[in-house]
Amino acid sequence: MELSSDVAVAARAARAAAEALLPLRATGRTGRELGDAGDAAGQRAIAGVLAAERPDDVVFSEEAVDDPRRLTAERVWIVDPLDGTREYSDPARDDWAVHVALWSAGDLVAAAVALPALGEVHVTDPAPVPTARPDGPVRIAVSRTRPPAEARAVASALDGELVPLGSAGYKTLAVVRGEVDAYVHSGGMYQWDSAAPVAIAHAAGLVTRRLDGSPLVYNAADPYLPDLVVARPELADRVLAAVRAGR
Ligand SMILES: Nc1ncnc2c1ncn2[C@@H]1O[C@H](COP(=O)(O)O)[C@@H](OP(=O)(O)O)[C@H]1O
Ligand SMILES: [Mg+2]
Repeated sequence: MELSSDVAVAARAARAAAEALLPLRATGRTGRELGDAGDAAGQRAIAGVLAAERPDDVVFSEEAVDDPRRLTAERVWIVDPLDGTREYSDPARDDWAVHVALWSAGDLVAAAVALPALGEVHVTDPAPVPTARPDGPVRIAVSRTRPPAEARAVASALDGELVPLGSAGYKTLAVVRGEVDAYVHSGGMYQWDSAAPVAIAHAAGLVTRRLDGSPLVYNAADPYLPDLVVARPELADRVLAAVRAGR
């Protein structure tokens, strides 16, 4: 029997969660009840695939207790089974995602992000190819509920516009997919919110950084990783300079 690659495992786990999440939305549940059911179903689906296919690896998930073995492990899966729970809970919205990333020896080495409402699964290999930027103002994705002051500074410096969207994964993939040109977040977030989408954006040739320009570090002891920038490479210097100037 041929062994599957890590990226194929990531994609299967993300797809399993998507397949659990989509029908749940048609069961009549709404709001908080639907969000909670989605978090649990996504977690079950991903944990099942990883336990079957990578039983020796540690899993670090938003929806599971933090396992201290991850700090000495060689391989750690960083998972958010449902990113954008708020948007998932509104059946009219498409901006939610499933994140599965593999960290190994200091780096993110494979990842998949499902955008189930769009029927898409993106992976690090083969990496997506970003489309050309259309004419018009620079579009900067921000949280619908917590748009940061730094993003307003970037929009004003680049004569751009803010595009409110849910889910860190959806917003990061929106840069990859050409729906927006950059994503700016600050004020709070956790490693699982950005790991898989950042791995894909990086593989696609986009710039991914902390707001101070330093690298995003994963599997650090503290799950908190509160800010990030994802930008098309030709815009990244101007975006980071505008963040600095606005602080
Ligand atoms: N200030 C903050 N503190 C903690 N988590 C935050 C946050 N701002 C955003 N997030 C998390 O980041 C994800 C994307 O948020 P947003 O849609 O507002 O951009 C959401 O993940 P979950 O849906 O997995 O909880 C949300 O909870
Ligand atoms: Mg999340």
